[in-house]
Amino acid sequence: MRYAVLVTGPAGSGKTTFANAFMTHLQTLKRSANLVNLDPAVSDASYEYQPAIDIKELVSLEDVMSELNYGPNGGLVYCFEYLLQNMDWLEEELGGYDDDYLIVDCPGQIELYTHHPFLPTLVQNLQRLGIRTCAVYLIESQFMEDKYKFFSGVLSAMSAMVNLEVPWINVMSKMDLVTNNSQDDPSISLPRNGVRTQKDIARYLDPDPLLLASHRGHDPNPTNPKFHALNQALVQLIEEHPLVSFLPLDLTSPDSIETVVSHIDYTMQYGEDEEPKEPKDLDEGDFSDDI
Ligand SMILES: Nc1nc2c(ncn2[C@@H]2O[C@H](COP(=O)(O)OP(=O)(O)OP(=O)(O)O)[C@@H](O)[C@H]2O)c(=O)[nH]1
Repeated sequence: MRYAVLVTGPAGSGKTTFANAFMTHLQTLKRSANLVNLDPAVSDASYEYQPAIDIKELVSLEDVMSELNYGPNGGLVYCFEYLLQNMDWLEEELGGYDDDYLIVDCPGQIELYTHHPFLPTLVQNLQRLGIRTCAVYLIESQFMEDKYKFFSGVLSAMSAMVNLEVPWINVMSKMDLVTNNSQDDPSISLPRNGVRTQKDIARYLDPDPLLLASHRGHDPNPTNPKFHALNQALVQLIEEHPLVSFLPLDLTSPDSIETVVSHIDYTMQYGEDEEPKEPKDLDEGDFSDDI
């Protein structure tokens, strides 16, 4: 069985950094893993590990922009269309990696996850090749500093989940930036928006729609009743469809990485199809009937 983890999320959410840390963690456990780069714009210097498969060997954003005069977003869409037209290239590249965990670093353009058919088509192709696939969706802890930004992140995660239809894990990345200045709990706090205690953070990790149900007087645009009504509608949507919750990821803590990797393994049912290994150094005489 082969496994692919799509590392997805908005620009700058820490996908490449997480992919590197994930590789390191699996290698420490002596597990087999390979990095796949599907971001045609990423700089080679971003990776601590040489990608085993790299979309830039097929098509690079730099070439598309210079040769076809595309801008960065149009160029990225072109690169993905080109990839889908050349799935045989990816299939051939993937053929060389049996029994491996493939960590697939995806681009940060949010439209790729919410609007375009590219990732669903890619997933269908991976599944056709017998590769069990899941997605990890990162948003960064700074989103907790602004509840409106945070809920826009929740909605984009929800939209991407519905669009991709694969087993899914949402991760709140960069939890090391949740700084320590709390009166209530000296271990954890976010300074800028009143998120101070583990309990406050829990309301973001398991999104509490009541964070958004502000009183009219506290809305940034109190004169516009439509804004208030929109918030109420979002509260209702999230209450009725509680699809999104986040695992915290602090890359400075091995336990935190271990927890996220354990969830990925569980979601992928990693290793469940493995045949039990034959014991190597045992003679027949080591097993006796009278035990
Ligand atoms: N403090 C902290 N910074 C991080 C962490 N992860 C990533 N960063 C920083 O955040 C920035 C973006 O990280 P990337 O890993 O390149 O993010 P990305 O999602 O791959 O970015 P795009 O490919 O541009 O979408 C870099 O400056 C990283 O050093 C983290 O866990 N903690």
